[in-house]
Amino acid sequence: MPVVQCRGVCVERGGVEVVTDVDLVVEPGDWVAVVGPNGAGKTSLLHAVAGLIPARGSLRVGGLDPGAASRRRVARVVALMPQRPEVPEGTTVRELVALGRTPHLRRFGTETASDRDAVERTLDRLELVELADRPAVGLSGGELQRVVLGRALAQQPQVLLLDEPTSALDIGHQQSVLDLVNRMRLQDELTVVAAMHDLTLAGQYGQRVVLLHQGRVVADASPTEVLQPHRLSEVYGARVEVLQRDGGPAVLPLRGER
Ligand SMILES: Nc1ncnc2c1ncn2[C@@H]1O[C@H](COP(=O)(O)OP(=O)(O)OP(=O)(O)O)[C@@H](O)[C@H]1O
Repeated sequence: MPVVQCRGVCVERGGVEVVTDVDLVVEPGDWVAVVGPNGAGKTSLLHAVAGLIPARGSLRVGGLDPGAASRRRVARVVALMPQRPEVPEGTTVRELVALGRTPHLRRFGTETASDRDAVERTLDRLELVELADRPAVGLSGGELQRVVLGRALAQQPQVLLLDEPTSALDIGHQQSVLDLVNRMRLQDELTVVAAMHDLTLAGQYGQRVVLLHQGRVVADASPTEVLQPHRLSEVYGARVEVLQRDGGPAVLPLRGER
């Protein structure tokens, strides 16, 4: 039974259709990388799947219609790591990660030992223990990105939606964060749908790559099938070479005129 099912999904933003007729089926424990040029509709699609913006067509996540079910029910199933996080003034790193527990809290918002455990474990897994008492507003871009991922992981969702999860991370943290998510996928059958600009990382971590162009899915297949130089040139207007490596294809940008 697929955990994410989109059939004919359309999304409008500012009166303009920016996602058109998207079909997307994701099985539990899969990692699907969503790629596409700026403005292709990746964020809009993820936000619709998370139930944060309205969509037409049929959408099911963990059996729920994210546009119709209560926020709390949806948030127990699906967590979104946003591209541009909002950080409440005065919130510490630990408090921000603990916000991920909100949909699980009992009535009257009381934290249990297992909520506190989940937060401490997440801080540890993301190497955030030393930053835990710092105000989140003062963090570097990459530190904040890890904290925001921590908030989504502390939510213990079935489906994790990542919107450019590594854009602010150095190469070491890119790998450690994506490896961590991948371990959680394998251990806990976490399902991952990640919008990614880095096509090499998309191809190495995604079992499937979905290419969006002008709001439509123009390819949905294995990384090797989707990440082909002619296709990337057509859709992105990019000159690239694609190297086949054990971990997946590596997409190498080529400089033009000298
Ligand atoms: N709130 C909004 N009001 C009006 N237009 C919007 C709004 N949000 C997004 N759009 C437009 O919708 C289109 C798709 O945007 P979206 O952010 O989904 O693309 P994206 O593929 O995630 O892009 P990027 O790679 O640049 O992050 C863009 O043309 C964008 O300008």
